[in-house]
Amino acid sequence: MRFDVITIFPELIHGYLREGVLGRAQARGLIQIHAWNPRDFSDNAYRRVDDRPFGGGPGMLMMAPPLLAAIAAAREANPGAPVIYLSPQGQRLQQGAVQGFAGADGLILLAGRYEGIDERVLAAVDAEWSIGDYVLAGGELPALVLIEAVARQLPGLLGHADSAAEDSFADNGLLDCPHFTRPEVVGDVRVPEVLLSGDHARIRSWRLQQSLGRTAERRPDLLAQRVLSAREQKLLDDYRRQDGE
Ligand SMILES: CN(C)c1cccc(CNc2ccc(C(N)=O)cn2)c1
Repeated sequence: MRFDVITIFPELIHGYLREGVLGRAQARGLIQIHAWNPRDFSDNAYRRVDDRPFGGGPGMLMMAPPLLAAIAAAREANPGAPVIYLSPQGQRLQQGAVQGFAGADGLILLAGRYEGIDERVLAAVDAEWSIGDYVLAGGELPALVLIEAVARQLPGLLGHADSAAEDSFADNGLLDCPHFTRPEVVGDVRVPEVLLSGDHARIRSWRLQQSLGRTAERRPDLLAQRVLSAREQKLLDDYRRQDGE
């Protein structure tokens, strides 16, 4: 899957995606990352990409011509890819949309800086998305969040998760269960005995019960969106009874 990012700070994008599982995914050709710098498309000697807002107001805006030229170049290199503008005014990014994006051949992400961009650029944008209700100095971190969330969904990227897909509750609307690794005792806290039992059916039930209980306690809104099977309801009732004791 090819990701093109339009940004005046290409190194912010390449630097982050060079590390870890995403760096390896690039090396394996599972994802391709290309950054386009609007400064390279600026028609003046100072490679200017920002200017003062008409009508006054604080700060600077990104000018339309360099952005439109960069978007056109990205579209040519990544044909068919939707152009997504990351902004606080966008629709809220959730896992459902992430999974939708994972089905695309590519994505073109527009990372704004300053106080935003000239409105006329939006004629060349397919969708506007926000990673949350807060304002950052630029759209590069939101673009990286989107790339990482989508890339994790690509088959073969997280080798282990493919096999354990049915266990990864994070992708099916529940919060994750607690996790433990060596040493078996930390301070005076031991690993729950069930996890040392080797009884994989019992371990799977315990993990599902923990996810259900945690989701009920911390994110009842998530639980409300999910129909529970009779088995899941019983696990949750037992969890609540244990807590009640
Ligand atoms: C109106 N304004 C300040 C602005 C407008 C557009 C882009 C930017 C760049 N900063 C961003 C981008 C996205 C997000 C997000 N929540 O996804 C947060 N900050 C700022």
